[in-house]
Amino acid sequence: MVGFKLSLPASSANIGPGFDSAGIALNRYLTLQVFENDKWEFEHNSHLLPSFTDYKDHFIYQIAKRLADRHNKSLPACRVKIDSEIPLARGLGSSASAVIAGIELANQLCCLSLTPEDKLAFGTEIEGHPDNVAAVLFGGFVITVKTPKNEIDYFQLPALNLDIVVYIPTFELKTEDARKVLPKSYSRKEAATASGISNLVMASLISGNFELAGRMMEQDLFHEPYRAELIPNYQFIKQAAKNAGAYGTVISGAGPTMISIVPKGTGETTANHIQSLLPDYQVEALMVDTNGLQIKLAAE
Ligand SMILES: Nc1ncnc2c1ncn2[C@@H]1O[C@H](COP(=O)(O)OP(=O)(O)OP(=O)(O)O)[C@@H](O)[C@H]1O
Ligand SMILES: N[C@@H](CCO)C(=O)O
Repeated sequence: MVGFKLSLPASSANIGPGFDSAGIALNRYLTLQVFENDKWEFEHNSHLLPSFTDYKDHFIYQIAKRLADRHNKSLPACRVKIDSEIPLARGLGSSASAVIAGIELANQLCCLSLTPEDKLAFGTEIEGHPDNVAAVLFGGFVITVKTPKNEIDYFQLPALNLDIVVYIPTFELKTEDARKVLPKSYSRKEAATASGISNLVMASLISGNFELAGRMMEQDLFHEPYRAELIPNYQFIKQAAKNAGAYGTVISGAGPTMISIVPKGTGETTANHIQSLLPDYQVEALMVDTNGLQIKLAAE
């Protein structure tokens, strides 16, 4: 039977002060193989996926249904085989990949002809912020914002000559909980300094000044000072990564994973070294995914 396959990368949001705005796609994937069927069936082929009882409770189905309803279409029944390399609630964008999977499922099954911008807008509506969903859709390092006029703009940075290391702990931290510790507002002085730091991070990344980018990344004022206490080994990981030659280390998304940018070619060595210091963590050198959402034909 011929169907289609969706591949969606993991992502790391914020990169320090790019709070709710910057996201980078990473080479771990959520994949769905979708085939016509006489009833809805989901098959999970990874221990990283959440359990569910009825298809109507499945998060990805719910997103697809919501989008189909909005377009007054009915979703034809399918059998969906899902695999995942993205751990849940760790700050690696599992929910954004699932949201975009649901959106693309409805797009394909109901022939909605959505543009990338349509998918970004609906994904942002569900997630509440566009950073992870933009990275999942477009790949690479994407800066995006929903303006006061309710328009969503985005810019994809040129390829970065960097390696990435992630430090994934065994426990989960829900984004919802990690947002509760943040202030409701910032003073003008704080906001001006925080956005100045963010501007410097983005400009220095684009121009390849990674020492400056790393130094500024670590001085975020929007979320890191409030979330640090939720993340065991926060200072230890930063210092160990710095000692190993990392440019900068920050919380990945809402945490609890942390992420370093390191000189090209040093990712594996840094990861192996810090893995030996933190045996309970999964420390991995990852690559930037430059493709984003991929849709291909699938057969079984
Ligand atoms: N593949 C999936 N299938 C179904 N539900 C999922 C899937 N991936 C994520 N979810 C849902 O999203 C929740 C995790 O979302 P949450 O925003 O807390 O963390 P995250 O997206 O992994 O991290 P962050 O947003 O900080 O990068 C899971 O507990 C689950 O309810
Ligand atoms: N920008 C979001 C990413 C997690 O979804 C946050 O930091 O809360």
